[in-house]
Amino acid sequence: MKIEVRHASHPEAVRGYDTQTLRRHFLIETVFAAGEIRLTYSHYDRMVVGGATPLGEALALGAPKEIGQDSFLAERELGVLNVGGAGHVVVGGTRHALSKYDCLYVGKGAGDVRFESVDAAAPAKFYLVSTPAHQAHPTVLLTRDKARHLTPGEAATANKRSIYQFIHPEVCQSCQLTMGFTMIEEGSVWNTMPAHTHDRRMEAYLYFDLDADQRVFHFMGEPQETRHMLVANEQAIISPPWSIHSGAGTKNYSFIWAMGGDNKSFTDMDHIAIADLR
Ligand SMILES: O=C(O)C(=O)C[C@H](O)C(=O)CO
Ligand SMILES: [Zn+2]
Repeated sequence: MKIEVRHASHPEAVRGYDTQTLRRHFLIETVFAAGEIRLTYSHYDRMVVGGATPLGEALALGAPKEIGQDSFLAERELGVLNVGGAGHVVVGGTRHALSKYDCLYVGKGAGDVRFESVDAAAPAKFYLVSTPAHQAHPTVLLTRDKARHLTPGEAATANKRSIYQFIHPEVCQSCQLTMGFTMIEEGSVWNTMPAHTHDRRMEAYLYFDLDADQRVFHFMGEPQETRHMLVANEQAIISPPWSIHSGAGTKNYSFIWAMGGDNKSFTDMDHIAIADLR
């Protein structure tokens, strides 16, 4: 298991970052490595983002020094969303079957976590997001049909999409973690435009279901100092609380969003009029 620490950047410093520096701080190029667990520990809200890609053998979620505890879930909660083949997540000895697009909420203190693929030739790809937690909530399997489903956007503005909310106060209890995914319809390319910030919560995105030769232009930065990063399939971005987070694909795609911070209110956003972006 590998873990990489990313420190927080001040918005004034980010104004001067070149392309490589932006990518080094905010892009996670390899989330899923065959037969491995890879984690990134962000100092924004101490969110841990990563991927578990089990092949023939189960992968155990360890507790590296960065976590500061004897077990990963001692003072943390975890969201797992499968973007690959069928698999199982074993939590404290209980097996949960996750197909593609299914989500598992794992509460603080739930025990050891292990990841397994049903077929090593079509491995599960478990996307992981974890935030600090100080209360134990039950572990819940959330299949796609259990999600709260919204359909915002219009074809005329190329942002017709489905939002599936899994770890959300109306669906499942959590301490601070919220998580779900958004699927852009064919012919649409934009997510989260008009853009917003929420200085109360940081956010991470995993872009997926994007053709290998296509890219998403991910927009970030202060609303009047925007920057972009070119993002490929199954790459993730860390969005600081003060930053917009919006993307336009060269084709349609999906992405998993996850947030941690002072509230779990999905609609608590400070919108920026398109004409005010710079
Ligand atoms: O398509 C969207 O719009 C989103 O999915 C919005 C993100 O989830 C978000 O930024 C929530 O704060
Ligand atoms: Zn947001």
